[in-house]
Amino acid sequence: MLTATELLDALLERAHGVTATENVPVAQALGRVLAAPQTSAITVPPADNSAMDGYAVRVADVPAAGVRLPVSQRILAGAVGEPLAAGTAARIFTGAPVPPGADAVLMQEYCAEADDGVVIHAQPHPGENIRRAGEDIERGTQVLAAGTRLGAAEMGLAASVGLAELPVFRRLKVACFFTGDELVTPGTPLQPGQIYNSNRYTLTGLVNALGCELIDLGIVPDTLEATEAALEGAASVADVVITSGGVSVGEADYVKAAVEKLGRVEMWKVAMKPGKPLVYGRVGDTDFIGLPGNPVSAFVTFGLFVRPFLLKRMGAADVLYRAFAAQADFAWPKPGTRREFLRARLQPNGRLALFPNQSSGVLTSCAWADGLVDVEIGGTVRPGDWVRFIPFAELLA
Ligand SMILES: Nc1nc2c(c(=O)[nH]1)N[C@H]1C(S)=C(S)[C@@H](COP(=O)(O)OP(=O)(O)OC[C@H]3O[C@@H](n4cnc5c(N)ncnc54)[C@H](O)[C@@H]3O)O[C@H]1N2
Ligand code: MOO
Ligand SMILES: [Mg+2]
Repeated sequence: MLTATELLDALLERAHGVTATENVPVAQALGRVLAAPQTSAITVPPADNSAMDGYAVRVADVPAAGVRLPVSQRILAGAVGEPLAAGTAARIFTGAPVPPGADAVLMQEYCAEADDGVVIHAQPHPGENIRRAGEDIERGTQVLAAGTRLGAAEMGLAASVGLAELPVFRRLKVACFFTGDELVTPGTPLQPGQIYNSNRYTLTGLVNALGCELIDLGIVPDTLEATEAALEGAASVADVVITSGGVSVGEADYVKAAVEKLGRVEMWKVAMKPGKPLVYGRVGDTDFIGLPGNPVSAFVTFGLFVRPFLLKRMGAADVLYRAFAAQADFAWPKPGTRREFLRARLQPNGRLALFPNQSSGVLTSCAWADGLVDVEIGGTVRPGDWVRFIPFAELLA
């Protein structure tokens, strides 16, 4: 059996990023991966500007509080002022360019209007309330690296330097199907022996959240023929095929056999709980990842392995999740023979509580939890211990 670390390393070694690119308008770039570095052709902000509504002055003209200065001009955002005449103040507003000659802006709260002028009730410091040209971005600097996943902040940043379009990698095509004779789609009442196909919703939700192009092939019955046919169809249209169920040792577990018939299985089984029977293989040029059917196992292994794998295939540079140290408010006394990923929630006291039922079948634990506590093989936890905590925010998008 592979360790979880060995499996992740082996998956990332096999994940080759897509190379085809396209240009998209910045407003449509959410979730895409940038294909080339972006450099700013401008300085941001383009000019020294006021951080406050108030009065621009020359510091030398206000040697002490209480000085009265005539107001020589009024500058709104969007306008350009004249050089500031010595011995005068300029009325100025937030975002308006600071006029040449002025070296401080006083908030209007520290000033009082007085016939044709202003009385300054505080002594200004050089540079006060002036946002310098280029303090955010200097012309010619790189603002976004190739491989960046474009979120709201990155889209705003691209727009702030005037970019209208961005080169991005083509979307990765991910086909999913869900094996199990017992599965039915919500909307149909359950017959004896049946359960709802919840993995479809967790896994397609996760694939969509990563910005992949989803091909949802639905439920596949537990026969070798049906599994093979579904796999062949999926592999012919997708870059990556992801399935749930049928990867363990049961008599109705046909997924590995189907992969062996159409391609090859390269890895099977990882020493972790949940998620032991995960399988990786290839069918032609298509990657195949078979996740265990247990709903928690499918959810957790997607976050820990499939997400980094897909991100790397999407061309993303930063694909690994981060773990943080957090203090346990629980005991986990029994050493395990597999590395365990426990569903836990951060409490108002800053410590982690465990969901009481850690069964691989209890999906409620995932909805309740904020993340996973990573307990090494043979490890135990006492209340107050510092543990490795992987927030779901690091795993699920
Ligand atoms: N003798 C052994 N039995 C099992 C072992 C083992 O090592 N030896 N491993 C166990 C572990 S660990 C896991 S995890 C499961 C994985 O099983 P499979 O991947 O083969 O999945 P299935 O048998 O098809 O289903 C398992 C479980 O999950 C339910 N399921 C399946 N698909 C869905 C779905 N789309 N939505 C909701 N629930 C689903 C299914 O009904 C089963 O209850 O094997 C253990 N067995
Ligand atoms: O590896 Mo399984 O997910 O423990 O039930
Ligand atoms: Mg099974």
